[in-house]
This record gives sequence, C-alpha cells and structure tokens, in this order.
Amino acid sequence: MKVAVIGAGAVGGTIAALLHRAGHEVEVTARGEHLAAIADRGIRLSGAWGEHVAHVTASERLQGAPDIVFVTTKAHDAAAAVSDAGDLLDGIPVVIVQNGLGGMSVASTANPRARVVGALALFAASYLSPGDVAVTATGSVYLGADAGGAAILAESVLGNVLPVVVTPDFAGALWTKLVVNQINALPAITGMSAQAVIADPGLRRIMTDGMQETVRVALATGVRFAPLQGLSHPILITFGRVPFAVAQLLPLLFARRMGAVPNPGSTLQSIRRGQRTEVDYLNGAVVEAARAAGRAAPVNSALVALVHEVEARGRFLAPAEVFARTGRSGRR
Ligand SMILES: NC(=O)C1=CN([C@@H]2O[C@H](COP(=O)(O)OP(=O)(O)OC[C@H]3O[C@@H](n4cnc5c(N)ncnc54)[C@H](OP(=O)(O)O)[C@@H]3O)[C@@H](O)[C@H]2O)C=CC1
Ligand SMILES: CC(C)(CO)C(=O)C(=O)O
Repeated sequence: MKVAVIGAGAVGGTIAALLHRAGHEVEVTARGEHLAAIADRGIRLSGAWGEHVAHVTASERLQGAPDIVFVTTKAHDAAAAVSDAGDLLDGIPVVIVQNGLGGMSVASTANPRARVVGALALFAASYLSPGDVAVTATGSVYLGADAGGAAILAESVLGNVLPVVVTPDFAGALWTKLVVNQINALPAITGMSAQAVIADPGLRRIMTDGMQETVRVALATGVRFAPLQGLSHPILITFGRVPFAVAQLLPLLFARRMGAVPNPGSTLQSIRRGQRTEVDYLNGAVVEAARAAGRAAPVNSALVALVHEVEARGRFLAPAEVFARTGRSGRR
C-alpha cells in the first residue's frame, strides 16, 4: 500500500519506519536538516520496537497521492501541512495523530474533501538527531471510529505494526489524553525527563494538581472521559476528588509505565530544538475550557506561562524556582 506521513518527526518517523519495515511503500514529508538526513540515509528507528533503517521517499511536500496518510506535525503546524498537500488528499483517509483537542477540525477545515480520522499516540518517541528517532516507551494508538470506513483502513494498516484500539468516543478520548498530557509541561520548564519530574515530590505535586484541575474543569464543562490506557470516566471522577496522597498514584503509575528510558515528552523536545511548543493546545486548552465555563484554572495557567517563559528565554528553571513561581514550598 502507498502510505504517506506528513511531518515525520518523532511520532511520524516511528510510524513511517514501522510501516516501511512491514513492506509498505512509504513517502514522508519533513523539513530542514531532518529532511536532508532522511533523504540521504533514511529514517533510523531504534528503541522499544526494534531497529530499522527506512529508505523512504522524502521531500518538503507530498509528491504523489497515497492510499492513506498520517499527519504527525505538532498542532500549530497541522493546518499548513495539510493545506500544502493540496488536492492530493482529496477523498483519502487522513489520520491526524496529534495531542490537543482540535486536530480533526483543523485537518477537516484545511481539506474538507479528506476523510479525516483522529488518532492519539500512547507510545513515547524521541527525536534524537536529524534522521534518528527512538521509541522510549511502547503503547497503543487510539483511533476514532468514523462512519465512512476510513478508520477501518487505518486500523488494518497501523494495527499490523503496533497495538491499535478503535474508540467510538474520540472526543472523550481527547480529554482523557489531555489529562495524561499534564506530563508534558514540567519537563519543558525544568529540562528534566518526565520520570525525573515525577520522582521529585514537589514537582509531582504540581503535576498531580494540574491533572486534578484538568479533570474538574472537564467535568464542569460536561465532558465525559472515554476509556484510554486503563483510565475511564468513573476512575477520573474519583481521581478528581481524592486527596493528593492518593491522587499522586496516577503520575507514579505513568512513570512506571514509561520505564527506565528517560522520556522528555514532546514539549521538552520542542524546547531543546529551539522551537515553538504545543503548550497552548495542551494546558492552554484546559485554561480556555475553564474560561468558557466561567472558572479559573490556576495551575494550568501557571504552567502555560512558565513554558512560554522558557521558550522565550531559552533557560530552564530549577525546581526551587518553579516552587517559588507557583507559590509552593516544594516539600509537597
Ligand atoms: N513524541 C511523543 O512521544 C508523542 C507525541 N505526541 C503528539 O504527536 C504529535 C507529533 O509530535 P512529535 O512527533 O513529538 O513532533 P515532532 O516535532 O518530532 O515532529 C513533527 C515533525 O513535523 C515537521 N513539520 C511540521 N510542519 C511541517 C510541514 N508543513 N511540512 C513538513 N514537515 C513539517 C516538523 O519539522 P520541524 O522540526 O522543522 O518543525 C517535525 O519534523 C504532537 O501533537 C505530539 O503532541 C503524542 C504522543 C507521544
Ligand atoms: C504521553 C506523552 C507524554 C508521551 O511522551 C505524550 O503524549 C507526549 O510526549 O506528547
């Protein structure tokens, strides 16, 4: 099958390499030195799903019409990336693998003729250097069901190379993932891995507070969380109410699942490359939902501000600075 990956960075490079290893004809788009390295030496995949060098067709814009396309840019790049493909995506299943709430509507607006399917990656991947990507933790991809059969094709293609779950409630799954993505901000602020952040009692407290705030905001706006990686609506309702001593078990569980290989998360990876982060689409989406419901989301607001500060100044904050800036002692 002819498969395209638009924005073949950490997640997209992993998907492209796995599909190439399975025998598909793969074309990718990327930019700059990463594109040059892929064109020269292929995508070099390493980590938890094995090693593979994928010699794929690579350019800045899609060259041919694929049977299916995966869009794996960061949220702020998705509209331009889909538009750049022009009419090559007309009538094609376009699987948008993206965190944040708006990926599907952005892709549908950029090409109303594409058959857009939402997807959420629960595996963790790192961009190591131009052309090199590594899977640091395995996990499923959750696909939204659609009426037109595009998700069935996506499931058959992707399900052959990694674990796939089709969810009938993708909107609810997006919100469950937004709770999980509370993992992202503190590594981006401190420069520490997600596991190291969670191991620090004071930082773990902030992350846990952010998760509980996200749950409470979502429930206040009528969200029903869909099942995702062991989380569910009833579990998250309970999580939103319990004291910190119990609630901290959730980030501790996430750290355990991530295993021993340090996971920077996708937001810290943007900072390390001197790029804009997705924080406005992650913690910022919680702040926005709270505002629409006439509520405040102080923890998420503070995290958004601190990530933007690190983006602008190019200097990470030490945990003590984070505690001071968020009005905490740091002892929990
Ligand atoms: N990394 C992870 O572990 C996980 C990430 N996610 C989510 O998956 C999505 C992708 O994340 P991730 O893979 O980490 O991001 P990356 O930044 O590693 O990859 C995105 C790639 O898209 C490229 N790109 C952007 N715009 C275009 C364009 N118009 N044409 C061609 N290439 C383009 C980027 O190039 P450039 O670098 O030049 O901008 C980059 O190489 C995000 O929404 C993220 O939140 C979800 C789960 C896990
Ligand atoms: C779940 C997590 C944190 C995995 O790395 C992720 O979604 C991301 O990095 O964006």
